[in-house]
Amino acid sequence: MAATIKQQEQAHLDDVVSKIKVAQTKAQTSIDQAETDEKGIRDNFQNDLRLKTDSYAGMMETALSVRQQQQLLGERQNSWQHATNELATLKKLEKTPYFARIDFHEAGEPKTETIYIGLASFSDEPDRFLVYDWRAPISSVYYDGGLGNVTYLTPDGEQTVDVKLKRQFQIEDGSIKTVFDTEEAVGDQMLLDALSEKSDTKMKSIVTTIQKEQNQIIRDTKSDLLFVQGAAGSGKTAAVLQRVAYLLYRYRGKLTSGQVVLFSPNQLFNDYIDQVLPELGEHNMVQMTYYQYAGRRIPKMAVETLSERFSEDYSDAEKRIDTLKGGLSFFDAVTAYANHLEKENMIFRNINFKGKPFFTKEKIHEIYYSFNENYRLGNRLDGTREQLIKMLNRRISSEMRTKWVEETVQDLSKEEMDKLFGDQPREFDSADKEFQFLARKIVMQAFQPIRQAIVRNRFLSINAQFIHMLRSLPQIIDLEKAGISKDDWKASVNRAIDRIKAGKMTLSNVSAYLYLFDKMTGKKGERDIRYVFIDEVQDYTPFQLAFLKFSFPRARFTLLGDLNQAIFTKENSHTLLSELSTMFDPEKTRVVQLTQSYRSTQQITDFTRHILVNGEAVTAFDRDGQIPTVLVASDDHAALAATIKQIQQNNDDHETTAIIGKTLKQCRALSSQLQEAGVRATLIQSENQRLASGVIIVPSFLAKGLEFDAVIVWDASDRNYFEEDDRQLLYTICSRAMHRLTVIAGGKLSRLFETVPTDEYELSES
Ligand SMILES: Nc1ncnc2c1ncn2[C@@H]1O[C@H](COP(=O)(O)OP(=O)(O)OP(=O)(O)O)[C@@H](O)[C@H]1O
Repeated sequence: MAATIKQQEQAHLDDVVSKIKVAQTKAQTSIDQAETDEKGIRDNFQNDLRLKTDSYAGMMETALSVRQQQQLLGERQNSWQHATNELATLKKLEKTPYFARIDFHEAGEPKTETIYIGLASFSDEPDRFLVYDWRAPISSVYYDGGLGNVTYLTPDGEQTVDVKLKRQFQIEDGSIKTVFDTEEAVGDQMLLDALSEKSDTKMKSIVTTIQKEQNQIIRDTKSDLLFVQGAAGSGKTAAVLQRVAYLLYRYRGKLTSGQVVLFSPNQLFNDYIDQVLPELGEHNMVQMTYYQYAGRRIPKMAVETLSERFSEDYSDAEKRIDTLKGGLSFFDAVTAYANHLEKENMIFRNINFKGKPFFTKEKIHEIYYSFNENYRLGNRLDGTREQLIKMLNRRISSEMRTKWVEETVQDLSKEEMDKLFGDQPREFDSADKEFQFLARKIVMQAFQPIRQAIVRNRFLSINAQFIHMLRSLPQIIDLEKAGISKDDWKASVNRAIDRIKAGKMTLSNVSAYLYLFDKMTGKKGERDIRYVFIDEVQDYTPFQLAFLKFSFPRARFTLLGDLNQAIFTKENSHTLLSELSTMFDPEKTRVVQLTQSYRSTQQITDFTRHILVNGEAVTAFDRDGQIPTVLVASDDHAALAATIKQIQQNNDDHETTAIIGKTLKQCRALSSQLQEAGVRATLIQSENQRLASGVIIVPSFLAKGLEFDAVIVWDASDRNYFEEDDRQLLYTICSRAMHRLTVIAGGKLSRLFETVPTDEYELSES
């Protein structure tokens, strides 16, 4: 029986593939046609075109014919582009046209309908769809439920259908490998197959096995804030990339990939995920790290890097100040400070000309505060600029009479004079008129830098203003409540000043700096961006999030995180959710929790979950593997030997290994030790590096969001991990493993593992 189903389906598949091939030929013909047409237009044009520039009518004629040619070329270009995209999609479809079939009955319809679902839609005739895009409304039925009544959302509202059959296929190169019917949402077998695959240096799409809860995230179009809290490996990142593809499809023609921004934890991660959208036939969205976003806006300052931030040793007072600066109350304080600049304390700089003040800061101050109190910061600045430009223009005549101008005119060489005259007819009533003309030109040129200084707000001083703000903040914010003494605050302001003088800025200051600057200049953010995604949101401070919300005022936000993996913000992460809830309309906020972990085997998930004290709401996907191994070596030397042995074992078993160390320094040391021992391993030192295949050594803060077949936790000794603060970090490290986890310690094992039941790992000592 099964064989006949397979044969029937293969016959259907063959039929679809042959139609896809016909469509390919058609698309190819359109491409060829467009290319021939384009060549024709160009040739024709070259023969026809005589540049007629001797009369106005002739020039018009030439211009018109150039326009016409451009229009024709543009049209051909469009149809070429269209056909090329189509062909690319068809080529993909030819190999695997679809992965699922559903049969359903819609109330009131005479017949049961059958549809096939694939990466893109395909129709051989208008409205006759042989394959439905996985993002089409009806396809949702496949992901959302089993057999029986299933509801899905169409642009016109909810629809219910009675699902009679759900069939899944594994198709390779046009041939059906397996076919099975399922009563569940997405059959476990298919998912298990997908999850048992080897890790790769590039993430893959999960389109064939999207889970029901993930589908909710992917297809949400109502929320302004969609917050996804999900355990390690629960598919947050995977789901969100599918969501981008979904949104681009749902709003095609209105939304482009350039209007979607993804903030990711590091550049390495960007590299890891950059194939997913192209695989789904979409362009990549804009991807950046917060650090890049901030750094790009202040190119003259060196913003503290991720690795600097991570290795920085903060005193308790500094930690408290950092916490304060990350909070929403600090954001409010900066807002209040900026608003008070409407009344007083805006700091100005002279605009100089030939070494002397041209507009003094006092004058600018006077203008700035001359507008009535209804003027906001932005209008005030606009008004000031306008006024200054007017004054500059008025100064032209008087400047023309100065000695330096007179001398410059007299000393003009012939070439210089020609340049000043340009195309201008040189007919002047008198020598004086000619002088006036030249003098005006010279003054205008000389004033150009002043004009630029005005237009570019050079008379503001963001650095001085920022320092003034830091100094004034104790009057706005209750330092004592935050456990910060006046002296500690002063010391931190002085450190900030020293850093600014050296052209540097810490991450905790940079957001406030940028926000203040935007407020001062009346900037309202990038209105063109419609969707902002923030991955690993637990590593952001509420201040940063509030600033991003301010910076993308028209965007909807999707935040993904695992409050248990906070490696920078640590204890604050649990208040993040409540702080967030004050930033968005609760009516338009949706929190989704993902608790099923897909990345790791059951054994690894159980082990890692117990590292956390309060445990994480996570259930392992039922995938069997070895239990994790904990190797406690007598000393560092023995630990190295154990590591080498484990690497060899993993290599023999074809498991790609990542050795994850706590800090970059430790990773460097290990890398040279391995090198001396003749073991090949690539050290990943910076986020700008590529992930290599084979064994890699990577510091913890760069391993965020990534996954590997096998993970070796390097130096899990009690010397290295003993603070409660490190618990989440250790959890993050261990949860990177898919199939095999080895923890190696030289000397005593970290006390943080004491929470893991001993039957969840195999202990061996050497
Ligand atoms: N529905 C699914 N079908 C197949 N594979 C899935 C599915 N969901 C998740 N996965 C796989 O599980 C692994 C973990 O997913 P992902 O990296 O998105 O998790 P995450 O929640 O972002 O994890 P973390 O917070 O630990 O970085 C990936 O290999 C992903 O491809």
